[in-house]
Amino acid sequence: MSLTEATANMSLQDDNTQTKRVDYISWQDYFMAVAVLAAKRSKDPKRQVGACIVNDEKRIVGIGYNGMPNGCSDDEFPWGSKKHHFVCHAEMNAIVNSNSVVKNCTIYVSLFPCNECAKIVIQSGIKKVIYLSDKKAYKDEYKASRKMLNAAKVELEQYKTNQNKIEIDFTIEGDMMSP
Ligand SMILES: O=c1ccn([C@H]2C[C@H](O)[C@@H](COP(=O)(O)O)O2)c(=O)[nH]1
Repeated sequence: MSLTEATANMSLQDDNTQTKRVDYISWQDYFMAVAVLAAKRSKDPKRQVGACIVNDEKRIVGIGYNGMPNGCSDDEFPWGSKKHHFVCHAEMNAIVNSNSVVKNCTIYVSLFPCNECAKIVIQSGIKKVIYLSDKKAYKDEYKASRKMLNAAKVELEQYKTNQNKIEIDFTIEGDMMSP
């Protein structure tokens, strides 16, 4: 090895004083957090729902939240009991906004999908639903939804985590000091 090569190799050697971070978030926490963050874009005063579709390479291929259809102003269309005639659900938005194939993907949702969303999930070929809240499970449409998803062999998993909160801080630690 020439002196130049040896010097170049030395400059790439680690000093071994730094090891990798261990408090990074898991993939599941990350994807559910993206769904929950998307929900924060919703204008629905009563319920904000978010969805994040992930392929088997752990790439996000679609994100959505509940909102009025394109061209239907969310200042003009109703947000009371009549919203159900108009609003697009998070799952549907995530699927139709996706930038890649959703077949065989997993969808992370902040609320268990309703019957209408279950139909779209099944027909799109999504193979797994990871859901945060199941608070509407007692309602008929959610019973129907579960029945269809089970019949279509879409895997269902309730999201569990050991960290109930992920904080997003826009001030990056040490940003002002370190190079
Ligand atoms: O699977 C679902 C179910 C519901 N949503 C959205 C649609 C509406 O904006 C609200 C439902 O409001 P309620 O007043 O609780 O009926 O949630 C959804 O995006 N996906």
